[in-house]
Amino acid sequence: MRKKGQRKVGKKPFKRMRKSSFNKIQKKFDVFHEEIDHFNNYESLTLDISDPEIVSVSDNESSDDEPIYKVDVDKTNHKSIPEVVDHRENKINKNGDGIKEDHLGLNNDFIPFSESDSEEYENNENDNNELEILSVSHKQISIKHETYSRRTTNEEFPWLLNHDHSRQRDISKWITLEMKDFISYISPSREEIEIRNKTIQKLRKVVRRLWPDSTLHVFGSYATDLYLPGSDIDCVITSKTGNKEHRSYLYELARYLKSNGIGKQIEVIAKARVPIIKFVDVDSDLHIDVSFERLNGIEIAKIIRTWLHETPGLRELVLVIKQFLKSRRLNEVHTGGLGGLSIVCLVYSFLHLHPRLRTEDIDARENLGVLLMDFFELYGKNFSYEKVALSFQDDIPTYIPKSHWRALPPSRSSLTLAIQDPLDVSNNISRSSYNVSGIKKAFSGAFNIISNKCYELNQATFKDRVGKSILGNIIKYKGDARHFKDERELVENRAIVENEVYHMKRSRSVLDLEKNEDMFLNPSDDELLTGGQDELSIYRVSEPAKKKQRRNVTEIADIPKKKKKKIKKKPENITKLIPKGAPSKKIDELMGIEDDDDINDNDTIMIKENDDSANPPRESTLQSTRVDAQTRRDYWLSKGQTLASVSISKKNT
Ligand SMILES: Nc1ncnc2c1ncn2[C@@H]1O[C@H](COP(=O)(O)OP(=O)(O)OP(=O)(O)O)[C@@H](O)[C@H]1O
Ligand SMILES: [Mg+2]
Repeated sequence: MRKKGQRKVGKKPFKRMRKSSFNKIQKKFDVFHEEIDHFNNYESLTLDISDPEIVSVSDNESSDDEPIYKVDVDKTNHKSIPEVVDHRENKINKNGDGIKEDHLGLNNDFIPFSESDSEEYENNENDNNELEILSVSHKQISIKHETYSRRTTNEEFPWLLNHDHSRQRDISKWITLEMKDFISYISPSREEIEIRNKTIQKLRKVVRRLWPDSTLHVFGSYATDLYLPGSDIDCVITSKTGNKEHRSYLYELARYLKSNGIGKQIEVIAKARVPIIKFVDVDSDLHIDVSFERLNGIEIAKIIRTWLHETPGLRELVLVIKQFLKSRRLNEVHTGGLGGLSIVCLVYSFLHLHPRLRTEDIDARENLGVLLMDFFELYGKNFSYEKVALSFQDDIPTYIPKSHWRALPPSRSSLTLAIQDPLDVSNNISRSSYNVSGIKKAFSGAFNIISNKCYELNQATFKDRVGKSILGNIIKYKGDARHFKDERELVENRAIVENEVYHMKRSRSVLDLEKNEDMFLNPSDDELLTGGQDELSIYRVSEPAKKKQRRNVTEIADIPKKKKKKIKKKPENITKLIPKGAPSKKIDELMGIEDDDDINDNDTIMIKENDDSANPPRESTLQSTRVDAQTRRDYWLSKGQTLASVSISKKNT
């Protein structure tokens, strides 16, 4: 029940802002970018059809990974990049002539869509070719997109099938609805979940047969429910002896998978920082990654599920952004793209720090379109990759100056992404994503495209709107037709269930350990995975909570009291920032947009001064940096308010 004075969440997506304040804060974007060169399309709604950005991949830092040793690679399913390029050129020759240009529909962000015919990952062996594809000439891209825009069927954006939102007057709602259609389209059916479940059960048996002291755990996107239809399954094998990471065992497993007809396209990557085996499961055609003797993936899966539970909109945004990057082949870490974990961290941090969400001024699920645009604008135009890092220390997402992250290794390029591993402050999880330049340009281009498309559709007659897609201008989906069946409620995701049971049993073991120090905790023990049915059935996948809730860990696992206390602890400053049931006028106060701009430094602390990752400061020593906190605040507010004025001015036209 809504309290008196409390804002009705989700009903009023935008809010007007005083012009004097708006002009003032427009000048303060220092935290996020150095050069004030970003032109906000929302501001004047002029049609920007000549984005001067052309992709040039400048920071070709090599990946951490060392050479790949192949056991057996079935080439038949692999498409090399040159083939892709040729394919594109053929299309240009066939379709390039005499087509009237429609710049708005051309996906003219200069990061082309990948031309792969299926949603399956292509095993790109030549990074240089990947770069070649990104730097394809402007002319080629324009012509290619003419080809793209001429397709009138829903073949590349099939989530439109029977979902026409052209009658929607509010364009931001239109994008939101389209995003929901997309999510529903790509979410797994009962059959798909069952296939994944069977695959992991089979693989666990296989590993047990080969090494009786070992077991297989699942982590990554299957264990977090953030997988796309073509996503791999990430597994880790742990053993009582703890020695399975040795290269002789990697080859032994690879040979076993091959000789027993379990895997094809098997690659052993033995010399990498994290040695792995990659293969395709023969029965399901699913891509499998196997690592060894490392528990951090199992830990982070649990943390991400907690984030999902408490952050409405996180799953939707992550999946759309994953598909967006995948459409451009910018999602593969070995070619400098952004991996799944980095995407989750970026989006979680973005949602957690978004002022209008923090103050419960808008409902994330009802404003997915606006949030997607905010995300693209922040990480495509305004974010200072050179100076700012993302931190999740003490379970709280913050921005910290890169210079304060002592353990961050120096980088050859300043344009790098620095995301602290939520489990290990010394680990930059995005260190291998060397193509930040390409990623940033793709985000920036997407922002331009969508905002222009919104403007165009807002002006268009009903006739011209019918059958149009907004999202289809920035993502595409190729692959077998799907049926809009999100059946996650109907069947258990075993990876999630097993991960919950693992954590629950481990917590109990830790409790027992506290009582009896002689007890031995072996995380590889199958006992941790194979709880009784009663226990398993508790952990069905549930929709994330509608209202923001901080960790409600007791529902999920019996965590020791000490740990519970630590997780629930919230610094005073953060509590101040999120008053319960904050009335909407609080936004002005909290975000410092009063005309007299009288801001109390202690209201918000987002950027930690003297932050030292290796030696985290005590809470009492945390200070807000006046300029940084304020400019950040101003930035976000200007975003919301600019959108508001657009919405209002659109309504008036
Ligand atoms: N740089 C890293 N540092 C620490 N852990 C990592 C890193 N990269 C990947 N991982 C671990 O590996 C897991 C799987 O990574 P992956 O790139 O397959 O992403 P994903 O979340 O499974 O997304 P996708 O659906 O694209 O496969 C992550 O969830 C994380 O636990
Ligand atoms: Mg994965």
